[in-house]
Amino acid sequence: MSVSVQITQRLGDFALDASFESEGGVTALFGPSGCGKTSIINAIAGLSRPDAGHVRLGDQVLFNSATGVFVPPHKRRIGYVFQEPRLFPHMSVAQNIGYGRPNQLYSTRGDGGLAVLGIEHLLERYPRDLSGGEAQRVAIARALTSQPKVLLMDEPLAALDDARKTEFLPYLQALVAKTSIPVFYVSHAMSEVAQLADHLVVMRDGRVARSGALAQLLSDPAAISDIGVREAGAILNVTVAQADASDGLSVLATSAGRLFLPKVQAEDGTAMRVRIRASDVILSKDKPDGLSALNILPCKVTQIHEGQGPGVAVALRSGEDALMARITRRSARTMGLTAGLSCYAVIKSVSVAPTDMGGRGTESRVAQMP
Ligand SMILES: Nc1ncnc2c1ncn2[C@@H]1O[C@H](COP(=O)(O)OP(=O)(O)OP(=O)(O)O)[C@@H](O)[C@H]1O
Repeated sequence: MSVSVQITQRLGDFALDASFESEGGVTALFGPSGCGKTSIINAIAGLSRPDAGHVRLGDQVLFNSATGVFVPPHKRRIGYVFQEPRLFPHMSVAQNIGYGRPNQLYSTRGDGGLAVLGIEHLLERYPRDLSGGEAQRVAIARALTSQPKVLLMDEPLAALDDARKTEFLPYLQALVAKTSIPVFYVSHAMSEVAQLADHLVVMRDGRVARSGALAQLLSDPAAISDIGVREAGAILNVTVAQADASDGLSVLATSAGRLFLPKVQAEDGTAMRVRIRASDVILSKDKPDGLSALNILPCKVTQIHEGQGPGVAVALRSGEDALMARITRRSARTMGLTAGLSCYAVIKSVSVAPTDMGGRGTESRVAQMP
């Protein structure tokens, strides 16, 4: 279901002037604290009324200042998941999920919602006996029981520690793979966004700095300044060739060769995404020999983007995927890098964090092993 948002709104001293379209799926709103992500979510939910513009979900107009349409929040069929689970402490999980809608619990159970979220065994417990991750999964189930037309998630992992986040993400991935309703996912963590999103909206100072298909935007060197030099990096589609290579690594097949990366919790044959940060890629014109790095992928330079500082972003094609390297302007000059040049990308195994591996890969592609 396509989504179209175009809103201007003054909130105290803050001016929101945001416009983007998305084809549905998971749309991530990404940007630093205070850039206006929650304000957009609130406008979609109808919790605030923009000064001008429109919000459209498919052919349903939720807000249009020109025609005076403003559908009140309770008629929008929105599922909202906040940073904190906000469960009722005096009610069991089952009661929390079915709260106000006794029949809906069974529909969530019926379509596998509870199983996907891994909470079937928690139904009799009370919120005080749940971990932060479990409570948040219950909160998602509760949001789904109203059979919403859109799911809004405002930093749902923010209150969890890193270990719980890693544990939680596969549930979220399974859920978004299963649901056909559009999901808006607010985050300032690119690792989460890279695993979950189909479409990325990068916000800055109340405006949309970039909007586009996630993989395309993350491999666009011109977008680095908006995404942040530390966060920038392309997504490789990989297939797990050997999840447990017995030395603590997994062997992952890409269309250009094998990668040895920290062990993934997945079955052999699983398609997934791996985010390779641009600053973790070293380039070599010749195939390196006698190097400690295990991962060497043949590439072709597609574009070199010079920014303001001493670094340049080099866009690369690696088999069917895009990669990006951030190197110094000096190195690029010394190497004589130009578009079309063949080279090798070197990626240290330990530089890829477990949180950068996962998410829905492209299932149809057959990875070739060299
Ligand atoms: N009702 C309001 N009145 C005045 N200012 C507001 C109001 N709502 C939001 N703001 C301001 O608008 C700006 C954007 O807030 P918003 O919560 O949308 O940012 P955000 O990107 O979601 O931030 P965070 O990641 O910290 O949650 C902030 O400066 C905030 O103080």
